Amino acid sequence: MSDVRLIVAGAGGRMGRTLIKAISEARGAALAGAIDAPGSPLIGRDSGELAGLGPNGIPVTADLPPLAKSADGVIDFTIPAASVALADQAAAAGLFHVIGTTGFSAADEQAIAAAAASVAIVKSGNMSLGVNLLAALAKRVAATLDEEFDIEILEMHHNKKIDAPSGTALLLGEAAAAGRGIDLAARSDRGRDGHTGARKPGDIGFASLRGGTVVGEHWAIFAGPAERIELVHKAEDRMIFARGAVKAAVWARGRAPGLYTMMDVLGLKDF
Ligand SMILES: NC(=O)C1=CN([C@@H]2O[C@H](COP(=O)(O)OP(=O)(O)OC[C@H]3O[C@@H](n4cnc5c(N)ncnc54)[C@H](OP(=O)(O)O)[C@@H]3O)[C@@H](O)[C@H]2O)C=CC1
Ligand SMILES: O=C(O)C1=N[C@H](C(=O)O)C[C@H](O)C1
Repeated sequence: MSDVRLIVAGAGGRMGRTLIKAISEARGAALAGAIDAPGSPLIGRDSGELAGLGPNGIPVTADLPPLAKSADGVIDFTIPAASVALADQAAAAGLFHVIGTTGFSAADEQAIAAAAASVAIVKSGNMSLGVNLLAALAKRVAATLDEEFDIEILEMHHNKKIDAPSGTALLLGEAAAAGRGIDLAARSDRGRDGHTGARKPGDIGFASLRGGTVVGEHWAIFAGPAERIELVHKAEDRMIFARGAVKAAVWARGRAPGLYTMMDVLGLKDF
């Protein structure tokens, strides 16, 4: 089969540069375009050079539509407003869309779900195998333990991260809520500060730490009477997310329209 042809959105960012490298190393995938924010000083730069690979002849541009004819899909690690706009443009052009961006509002989520009516979209707050396996485990543990065990999700990231809680923390919270059979939106406790009162039984708590160059660390903690279970994932290199995203792109080619997650890609849905 021919290589799946990919446009990287957010090409100048931490993940974008890692993705260009991951695509260059992947079998079955090829870079078809690189885009970044309109007005970025990186527009016109060679994307291979930005990724530290040497020139690849693919310049960073600002618009998706002119690249669409020579591509099969888009891998997008940008910001929520850009991902929502790209979802519309990718759907109009018939391109599948792999979305790694985090920090979406409810309205953004609806707009992306609407775009998934006409193309395949794979969206996940974390594209790594390890975190998705951790989420499957968190769901099982939550299903096994009752409300005597308080569930807390803790995350730590680098000091440039702009959203909290992280997409992964929310993904783990959703998994635990699904295991316990509760609605996360109604039962999450975020941003404790001041005289909070005692913890409400059954809530799922979130806490975020920021500092240094931490790639991404997550804990799902089940704290019960006189014992505690902690499920932990520590990312050491952004390449784990990039390789997962490329795997999602290969999986998405030719897939029916719909909104999918990495659990679908990795076959962990019924774990
Ligand atoms: N799902 C997962 O596995 C992972 C998800 N992430 C998420 O991915 C996102 C990006 O992270 P990271 O790479 O660290 O962030 P960066 O800030 O390093 O990169 C984001 C890039 O997107 C660019 N951008 C902004 N607006 C547009 C636009 N309209 N069109 C195209 N590009 C645009 C930015 O350009 P400029 O700087 O010029 O504004 C920047 O180059 C975050 O939401 C993060 O949480 C990160 C790692 C793993
Ligand atoms: O912004 C990041 O860096 C990361 N974002 C994702 C998230 O919000 O969970 C995934 C990873 O932890 C790194």
